[in-house]
Amino acid sequence: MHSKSYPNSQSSLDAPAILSLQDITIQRGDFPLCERVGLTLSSGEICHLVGANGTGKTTLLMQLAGLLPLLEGQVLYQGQPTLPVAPLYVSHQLGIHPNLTVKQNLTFLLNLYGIRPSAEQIETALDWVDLSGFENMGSNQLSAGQTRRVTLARLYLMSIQQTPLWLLDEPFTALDVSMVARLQKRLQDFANSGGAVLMTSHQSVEVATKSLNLSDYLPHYSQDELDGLDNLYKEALTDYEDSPSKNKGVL
Ligand SMILES: Nc1ncnc2c1ncn2[C@@H]1O[C@H](COP(=O)(O)OP(=O)(O)OP(=O)(O)O)[C@@H](O)[C@H]1O
Repeated sequence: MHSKSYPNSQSSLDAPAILSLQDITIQRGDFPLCERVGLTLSSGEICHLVGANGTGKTTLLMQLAGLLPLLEGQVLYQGQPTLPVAPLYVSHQLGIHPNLTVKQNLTFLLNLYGIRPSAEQIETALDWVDLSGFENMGSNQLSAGQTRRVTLARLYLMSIQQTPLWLLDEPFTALDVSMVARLQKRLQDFANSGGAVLMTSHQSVEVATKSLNLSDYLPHYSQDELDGLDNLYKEALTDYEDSPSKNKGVL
């Protein structure tokens, strides 16, 4: 995957990048997961975010969506600290409420981005994900792939007028081959219309124009820091061995 070439990259030299990351730290709690991460994502580009499980791909997307703090480094959206409109963030946890119908969930997801869809638009978007006739079905009756299709149906109705940046976490998970192909075509159309996409996937992304591998940005600890961690572990182990019942569950 990492040796893949990206011949379709079409960054514009004039406009500022839609997303620019400079030396940012990806972090959950106190511990940095990745350090000094950099990326430039211009209009027309689709970036495939890769890295081993737990390296921080979801964390980075959540930081960029404003759901987790970004403590170090600089992020610019179209050259500014914030986008005038929020990026579209599609979580791998989907955000589908089981007690709402398919239509109510899709309407809610679109409302978040200022779209008030007509009945016809809902019908067309659901048709795009092969869920025609599911409008009034309870979302708790959907399969995993159908649930993901509901959350992705909004992509059919969203354009760069709503937001130029899509942040997609594992959008292909649970989808069949034909839906993955349809979705890739939609991402390409969005990029061709001037948008930019940053997305994770453990599958290949044929329409990607570049990739960012977070495994290249793992933190490097000095020998002193490693010795410090080692000493902490030894102290905890000694403590446990001295009084195992008191410290049950610590190690
Ligand atoms: N809700 C959470 N609270 C605290 N730590 C978390 C939480 N979710 C994940 N982590 C930790 O943050 C680290 C990064 O997780 P993240 O989900 O960003 O990784 P990822 O690269 O997206 O992994 P995967 O490929 O498995 O989806 C992991 O080591 C994990 O233990």
